[in-house]
Amino acid sequence: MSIRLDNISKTFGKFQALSPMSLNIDEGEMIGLLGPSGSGKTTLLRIIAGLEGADSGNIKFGERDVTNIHVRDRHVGFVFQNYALFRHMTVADNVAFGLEVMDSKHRPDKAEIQRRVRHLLEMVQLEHLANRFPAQLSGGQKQRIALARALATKPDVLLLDEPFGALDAKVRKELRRWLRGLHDELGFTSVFVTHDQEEALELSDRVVVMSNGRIEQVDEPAALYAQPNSRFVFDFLGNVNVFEGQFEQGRWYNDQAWVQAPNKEQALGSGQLYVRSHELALRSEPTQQAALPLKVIAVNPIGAEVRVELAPYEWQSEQIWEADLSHGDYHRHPVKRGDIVYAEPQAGYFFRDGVDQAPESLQWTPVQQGLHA
Ligand SMILES: Nc1ncnc2c1ncn2[C@@H]1O[C@H](COP(=O)(O)OP(=O)(O)OP(=O)(O)O)[C@@H](O)[C@H]1O
Repeated sequence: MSIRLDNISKTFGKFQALSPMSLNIDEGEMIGLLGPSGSGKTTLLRIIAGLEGADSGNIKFGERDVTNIHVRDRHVGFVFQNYALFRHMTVADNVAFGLEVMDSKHRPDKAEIQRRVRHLLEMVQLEHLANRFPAQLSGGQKQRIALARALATKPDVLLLDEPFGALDAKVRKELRRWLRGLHDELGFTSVFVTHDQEEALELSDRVVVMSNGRIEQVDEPAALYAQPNSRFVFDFLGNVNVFEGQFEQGRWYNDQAWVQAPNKEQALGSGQLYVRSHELALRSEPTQQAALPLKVIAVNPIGAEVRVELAPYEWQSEQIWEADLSHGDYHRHPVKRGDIVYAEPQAGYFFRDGVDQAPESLQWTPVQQGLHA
């Protein structure tokens, strides 16, 4: 079922929780609403569900205008962070609940309910726990049951509010994969809320980044990561270094440090250069394109890349810098704590002073030069 939000807004008293926004979600898509606390994610989800009314705009599910349709009749399934299972009911009864309370016209008969519950429990791989009570389950198991319960009525749309927020990192990862598999297999449309960048990028077909009740950017994960279009999205996704410089004669200066602008034709000025941690090479000497001295303060080799943490040396930056090196590069030219190295941006994004959106994309011609730190 596709979802179309047109000009939706919401205030609580005088507080504008959502500024007018529009969003189209395709049938079968999985959408992640990503943003910091208070950005309006849950409010938007609740409006889609019909748990909250919007002040303006309208909502369509497929061709059906559901703006004024009660939550009960929207045919959505929900999963919340805190499981919300009924404590006094067994797992099987919890899963059956949505079917049992259907009006008699639509309610399947007892045998059919039992069959469906069995099937759902098989699907979430917990059929052996059918007679347990929620208190006898782990967090991950509870959340699978909550999902089975939400899917029991075969909703067209599944809405999930921080579904894995209360689980530890490993279980979270497993459940994420499993949810994605289920989504693809059953073909419903899903919208989930998270404030975890990794979760949003890993799970979603498209990510909706929100801040202060506004949509900042909507994109596929790879495009979002490669081309954040605002300072907010850069900062929120992380893994970015910011060089603040005064522009003079084709270079940005910051005390002793400088970076050469890649293209003389580009009309640039003073501002901030954003360089992602994997788009930064480390050299033993300044090059023609940059002199950014940094002192190595930590080296973390765990993971797909080696992460090097760096403190600006004889120039000012508000943050610690990070460079991600391939293990191959690192082993060819190892660095250790206390070394002074020179960072060389390979690609970057430039925000002029006072400009928050649509940065200029910069690309430096690769210079053949190894690191001899
Ligand atoms: N019923 C309400 N009455 C008054 N203010 C509310 C109400 N619900 C939400 N808000 C406010 O609206 C803003 C958005 O809240 P919302 O829960 O949508 O944010 P969120 O992005 O989901 O945050 P979190 O990640 O912390 O859950 C917040 O500032 C919140 O305090």
